Amino acid sequence: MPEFTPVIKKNDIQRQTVRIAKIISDDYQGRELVLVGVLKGAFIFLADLVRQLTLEKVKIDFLQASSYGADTISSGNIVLKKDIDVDIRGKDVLVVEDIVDTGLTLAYLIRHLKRMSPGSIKVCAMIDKRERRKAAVTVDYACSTVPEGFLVGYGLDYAEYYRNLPEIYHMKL
Ligand SMILES: O=P(O)(O)OC[C@H]1O[C@H](OP(=O)(O)OP(=O)(O)O)[C@H](O)[C@@H]1O
Ligand code: HPA
Ligand SMILES: [Mg+2]
Repeated sequence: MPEFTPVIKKNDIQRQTVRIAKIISDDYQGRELVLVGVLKGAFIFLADLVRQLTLEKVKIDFLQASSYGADTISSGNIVLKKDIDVDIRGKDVLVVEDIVDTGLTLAYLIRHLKRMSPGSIKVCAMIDKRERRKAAVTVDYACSTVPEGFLVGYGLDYAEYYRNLPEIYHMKL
């Protein structure tokens, strides 16, 4: 059985989400923002984040990218399984991730979205984990920085399990 050690508790997730939502709301006040959630992992974080934003005009769309499968190490092969439908040409876009780890997924997605000529593109992540970073990516809004370890819960999976855990745990196989 894997071992689970709590890393970010429910209260801290909530506090950090409220904090980052305030900053985003200030930065985009009076503007229209398109949130692009990265499925599957970001579904819980995006749902919590979007309800804390105090912006009048927000659109939400999703794309799906996958590279981990049933492993704790990135395959390095990013597969785009679903693209966005909303037209982002000239729009302010905020990519919402559960975690940025090697950065390979984000680098791929930024390249992909830039081809659609957005007005601006920034990134918000629940967790910025730099230990295994391979691609130079900027996380403009990070709720938490975690130094190391494979994490599960609050949308993060191992082999599709544990996304439903309400807190974030370090998992040791
Ligand atoms: O920075 P990276 O090393 O690229 O890792 C980050 C990405 O990996 C996870 O997705 P995954 O491929 O596991 O798909 P999932 O969201 O469906 O679990 C996570 O949700 C991020 O999108
Ligand atoms: O630490 C992690 N946990 C779950 N999924 C992930 N995808 C990249 N890093 C992680
Ligand atoms: Mg995964």
